[in-house]
Amino acid sequence: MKQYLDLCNRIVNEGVWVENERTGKRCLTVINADLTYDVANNEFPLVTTRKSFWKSAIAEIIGYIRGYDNAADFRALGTKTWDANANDNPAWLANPHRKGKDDMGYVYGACARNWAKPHGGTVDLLRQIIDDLSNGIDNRGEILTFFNPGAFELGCLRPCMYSHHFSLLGDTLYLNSTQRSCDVPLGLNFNMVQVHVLLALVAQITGHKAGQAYHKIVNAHIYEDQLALMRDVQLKREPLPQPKLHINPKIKTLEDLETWVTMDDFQVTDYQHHDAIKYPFSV
Ligand SMILES: Nc1nc(=O)c2c([nH]1)NC[C@@H]1CN(c3ccc(C(=O)N[C@@H](CCC(=O)O)C(=O)O)cc3)CN21
Ligand SMILES: O=c1ccn([C@H]2C[C@H](O)[C@@H](COP(=O)(O)O)O2)c(=O)[nH]1
Repeated sequence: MKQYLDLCNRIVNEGVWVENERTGKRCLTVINADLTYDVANNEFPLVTTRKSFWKSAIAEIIGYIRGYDNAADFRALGTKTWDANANDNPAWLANPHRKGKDDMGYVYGACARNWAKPHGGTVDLLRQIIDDLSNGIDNRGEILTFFNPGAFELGCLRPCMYSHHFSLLGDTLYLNSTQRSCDVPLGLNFNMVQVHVLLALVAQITGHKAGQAYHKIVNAHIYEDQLALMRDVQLKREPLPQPKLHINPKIKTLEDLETWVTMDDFQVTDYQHHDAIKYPFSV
């Protein structure tokens, strides 16, 4: 929590105003932040200075794992977070590749679970990584990437957390996640949870202990219409003790995650938080 608040304060105190053409809004911006999550000790990085909708965050990462490309599938899993990008962005609505209501296009897991090879055929990158790690193999390239420049025009948004690199040291699994662009009041609140959960889940289904997760953020920003709420409300509050995450131990395989897992298989205990804050969302 401290590292989140430190980053928010750093943006407020040292950020530089940058125009953003896609949203038409200015962002107070810093470059480079490195956050670490102690997954080994289950120090769940949930924001306490406002109510965080952690189930929604976990639903997003499960949707990426399943290769979803449709906001309706994300809604069925428990999150509405893709509704606006799928249905309200004028550039995407005018894009001839959009397949209709709720379509997100070729993004995130839809790419990673079905990478087109230049010489024909496809690769299920996540399946390969899970198989390697389950067999104790770390080939120094166990990288789940969603970044596919040749397909940007086929999707509603480029991936923000675009790379998750898994590493084995003995029987302990580590994760380095990289994020190119970060909406700190809204997105990061979810992304911290997602990095923690991704390492915890992949460790669980590949039979390893979870170690640390390292989260690198390149462009970290606060939109102009979010600044007053962050500076004058959220940053005035005192953080509360960190809660714990509990994942159903019956989840043992990638197929379990793909088929029967729901948000009821995740519990958070001892979550004390301040009141919710409704931050504006930029489409
Ligand atoms: N501008 C922007 N910021 C983002 O963080 C973001 C995008 N766009 N587009 C793609 C995804 C969608 N994400 C989202 C979208 C909405 C919320 C949101 O509205 N959160 C509210 C309520 C969540 C709920 O009720 O489930 C929050 O208070 O956290 C969070 C992340 C993260 N990403
Ligand atoms: O997981 C996510 C997904 C998106 N975001 C934020 C970061 C930016 O504010 C927007 C994406 O806009 P770009 O113009 O494509 O950079 O969404 C996030 O923080 N976390």
